[in-house]
This record gives sequence, structure tokens and C-alpha cells, in this order.
Amino acid sequence: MTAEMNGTGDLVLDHVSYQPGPLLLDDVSVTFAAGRVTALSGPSGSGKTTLLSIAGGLVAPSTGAATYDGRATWQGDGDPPPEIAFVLQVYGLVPILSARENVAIALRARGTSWTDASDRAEAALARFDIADLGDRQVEELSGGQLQRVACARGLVVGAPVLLADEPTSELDQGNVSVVLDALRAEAERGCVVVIATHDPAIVELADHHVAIDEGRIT
Ligand SMILES: Nc1ncnc2c1ncn2[C@@H]1O[C@H](COP(=O)(O)OP(=O)(O)OP(=O)(O)O)[C@@H](O)[C@H]1O
Repeated sequence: MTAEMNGTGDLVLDHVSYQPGPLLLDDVSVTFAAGRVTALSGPSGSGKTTLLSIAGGLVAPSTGAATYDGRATWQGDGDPPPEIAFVLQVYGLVPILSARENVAIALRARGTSWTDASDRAEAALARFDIADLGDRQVEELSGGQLQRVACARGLVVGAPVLLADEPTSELDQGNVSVVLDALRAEAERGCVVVIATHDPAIVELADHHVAIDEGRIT
């Protein structure tokens, strides 16, 4: 981890609205604190993915600002800043690459050599009990296996902000615990961890709960 990735900052949304047509986020102000697991809950279509996308710099807010450690997360091109890692709801994996390569590319994008990236990817897959799937093309994997590859890719970077969009929706109870333990460990090393979820058990386990409905914090 580089000096700027020590994970001491908070992720802040300040009066964020997003209106690409319909009003999808309405004057959202919230702080996701470093060192805490925050559950972001709300019904389907309430705006959880939209909020995470703006928080992480994938999408520009229409008004207001999302900042990490005081700097805007929107960099003008839809690429998140290097301090922010995602576990995406739709995984965003490359079908023809192996599980190990899919995890390693998150590190390659941050300048890690192929050898180091491959070793760290292997260790990240092991963390989610799927080291044996490293050589398999992800298009051959089940939904739950894909979700764990996506978790490995999100966590392998060791970023100070981790935004996880329903990271356990396809998993059995044992693997839900593995993923939640891993996310908890990230928070304990000082990371901002936000989990969008429908699962009341995850809300219960979180340090902080933010509820959203129809684009507004409730
Ligand atoms: N670019 C867009 N233009 C118009 N509507 C959009 C756009 N992006 C998302 N939406 C709509 O915004 C609403 C919020 O979507 P979002 O994916 O943020 O909800 P969510 O809470 O994550 O839902 P789920 O729990 O089902 O994943 C939905 O009604 C969706 O159809």
C-alpha cells in the first residue's frame, strides 16, 4: 500500500442530487467513515447502485459533490480514483480471462507487475475459498463462484475505500460469512466499507446503517 492509501479519510456525499432525466438522488448528504462497515439498504430501485456509483467516481452528480479525503471522486472520465475499489453487482468480469487474471488486472491497472499481481490474486482467491478455480475461465463459473471472484478482485487492491454492491446475493450462508468477515477485516485496517444490501442480517452486523428510499436518505 502506498503512503496515500493509508485509509484515514472519510467518503462524503454533500447535497448530492442526480437527475439524468428522472430525479434518482435527491439532496443526499451522508458520511461513510473510515474504519466502519456501513450497510446501505433500501428497496429495489431505491437508488443504492446509483449512490455507490456517484460516491465512487463512476458517475458525476448533477449537483453537490462526492469527496474522499477532501478530494472529489469524480475525475471527469468515469474512472474511479485509485483509492476506491468496487465489488460490482454485475461483477464486471472479463468472460474469456481466468479467475486469477480477472483478479490480477485490478492490480495491473495500478501498476503492479504481472508476477506480483498473479501471486496476490492467488492469495485473494484463497481468501474466498476458490483458489482451485484460478485457472478456470470465468464464463464457466457459477453465479456464486463469480461473485466470490468479484469479491477477490475488489479486496485484492487493499484500497482505502471499498464499495460493495450486494456482494453476497448469490451465496450460501457459509460463503456469506466468509465475505462479511473479509469486509469486516478491511474496515478494521481503517478502510471505508459500504455494503449495499437487501439482507437484514447484514444491516444487523454493520456498524452504521443508511437507508434510502426513492433517492432520499430516510
Ligand atoms: N441513467 C438512468 N436513467 C434513468 N433511470 C435510471 C438510470 N440509472 C438508473 N435508473 C433508475 O434509477 C432507479 C434506481 O436504480 P438503482 O440501480 O440505483 O437502484 P437499487 O436500489 O440499486 O436497486 P436494486 O436493489 O434492484 O439493485 C431505478 O428505477 C432505475 O431504473
